[in-house]
Amino acid sequence: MTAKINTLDPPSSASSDSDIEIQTELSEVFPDADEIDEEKSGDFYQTPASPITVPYCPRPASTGSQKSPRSRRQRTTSINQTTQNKGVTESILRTPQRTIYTAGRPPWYNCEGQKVEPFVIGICGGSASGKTTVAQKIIESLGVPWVTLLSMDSFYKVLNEKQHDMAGRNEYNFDHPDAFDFDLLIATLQRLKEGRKVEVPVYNFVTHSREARTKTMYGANVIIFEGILTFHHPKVVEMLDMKIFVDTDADVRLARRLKRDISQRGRDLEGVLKQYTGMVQPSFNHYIAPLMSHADIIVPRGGENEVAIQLIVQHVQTQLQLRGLKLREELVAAYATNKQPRPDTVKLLPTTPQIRGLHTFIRNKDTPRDEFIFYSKRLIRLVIEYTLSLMTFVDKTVETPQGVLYNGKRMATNNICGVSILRAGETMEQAVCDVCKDIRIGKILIQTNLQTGEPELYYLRLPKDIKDFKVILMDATVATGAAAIMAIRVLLDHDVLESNILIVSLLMAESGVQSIAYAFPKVTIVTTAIDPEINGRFHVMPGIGNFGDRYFGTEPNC
Ligand SMILES: Nc1ncnc2c1ncn2[C@@H]1O[C@H](COP(=O)(O)OP(=O)(O)O)[C@@H](O)[C@H]1O
Ligand SMILES: Nc1ccn([C@@H]2O[C@H](COP(=O)(O)O)[C@@H](O)[C@H]2O)c(=O)n1
Repeated sequence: MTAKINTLDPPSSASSDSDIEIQTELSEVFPDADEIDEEKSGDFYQTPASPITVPYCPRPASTGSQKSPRSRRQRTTSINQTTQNKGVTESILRTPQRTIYTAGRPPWYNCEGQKVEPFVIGICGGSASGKTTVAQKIIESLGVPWVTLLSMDSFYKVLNEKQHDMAGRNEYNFDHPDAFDFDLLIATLQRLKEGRKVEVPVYNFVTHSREARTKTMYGANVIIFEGILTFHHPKVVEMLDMKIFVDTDADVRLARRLKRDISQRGRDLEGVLKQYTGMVQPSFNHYIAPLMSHADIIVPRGGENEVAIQLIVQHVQTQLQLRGLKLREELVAAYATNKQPRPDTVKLLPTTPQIRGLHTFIRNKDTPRDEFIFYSKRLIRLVIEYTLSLMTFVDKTVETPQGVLYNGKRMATNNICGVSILRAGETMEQAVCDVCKDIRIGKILIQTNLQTGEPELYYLRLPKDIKDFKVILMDATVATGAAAIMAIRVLLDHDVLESNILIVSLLMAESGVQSIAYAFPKVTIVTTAIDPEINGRFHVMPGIGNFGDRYFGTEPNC
């Protein structure tokens, strides 16, 4: 079961070299999106605790033809993974080229924007003892929305010619610690633990080499790291919250290995036996078996051991519950108890009669949709221009057609990109494209889980090398700041500098402003108005209503 990372066409208004990341319910957002390229995909596991339906809200008619997500779903060829978990059915819809998820990623940080570390499970044991099988069973039973499985196999060193020849003769010792690139392994695990994106090498057992492509993986609520020498390096052991050793009889391991290596790893009987007796078994005795002493839990018989797996799952679930978050409520409560002066990072457009006039149109519940769109667009244009005015400018002298010099200014950097928080933030994209020539646009879809009330990340596509950019992050309105904080967290996890992020909105609630500013003091917050309150349903008061619904002409709670 894999989740896919893939490439889509960029929006027509933006330049083309964007890349793609997490894909969930793509068809809900981009009914006409390209198919996902499996080759460019990364693997992670996702086992939502409950099925979550993303409400579909159509785009305005002017955005071109739309296929309904239903019809898109009907065109999927199979539902090829169903995880029964306490009566909950997970559906991952998969075509030959795409995987679509029906659940999003819950927050992985606290209300201060700081990341909550994932629970890291290490699984160690002899070759073919059933480590991967145990990992998969844990994932299936866990029922948490975001689990990453990392294998030590990905970190086999690249062989030189002589070593490669030895491997071909089954004489290279792949079971010795020296066979692994521990530096890369530790750095990768550390980044994952920090919730950051990593590129993991893809290992080919047939050719004994790393493939050219890598797998993109993400931080998660739970990370499972499995391999024959998982507990060998003290730095790795330190990173593990739970250590499992899979203890399967040597004859069973040999039998499984023979079958697997011949059918899947391009080996013959003689070669497997030579490698096994010469290196695999001696290394097991010398290096792997002693690692059992590090284990918190020893699982005899591997994946067959349902009792052990359920005990592990219960423990992990308890640990995750202890770290459980009620982010939106916490944000509101933190604001209520700790109101602070508005920080300098907040850039409010001067409240001119013109701005108030535009607000009067869009706040009026009786304004018809076409006028709402018209006046919103004007306000959007103003806030985007104002945002650009906050960039650094340097002197630039040009010669006019009259042959006279003009001492002007130009923006210090062209490295600016836009990222919209879907759905409402998408309404601001055009203005950014109109004022920044060839700007690249990314998209982040965050939806509120109606059961938990928490924001969840469903989809994101970010421009390549976003870490080198100033990012104009767009959302039409900000209430509690929960979605904005999640989007900022995503950008930070992609190594964007906090000081390079500008969150831009038409309207914000004071509490949202403070929550963002408190969590991320270096982020610039730009808006045309700040309203004093949010109501019990987290709506800005007096507010605009649901901006997306009014702009796109969709019913409330569609
Ligand atoms: N309980 C089991 N019964 C039969 N075959 C199994 C069992 N557990 C694992 N296998 C098979 O043995 C091989 C190795 O299992 P795997 O879980 O990949 O082990 P490891 O990750 O420790 O190398 C695989 O081909 C797998 O399908
Ligand atoms: N080129 C390689 C690399 C590794 N091996 C063997 O794989 C085993 C580890 O993988 P498991 O899935 O069994 O944990 C290890 O015992 C190596 O001998 C290989 O044969 N060729």
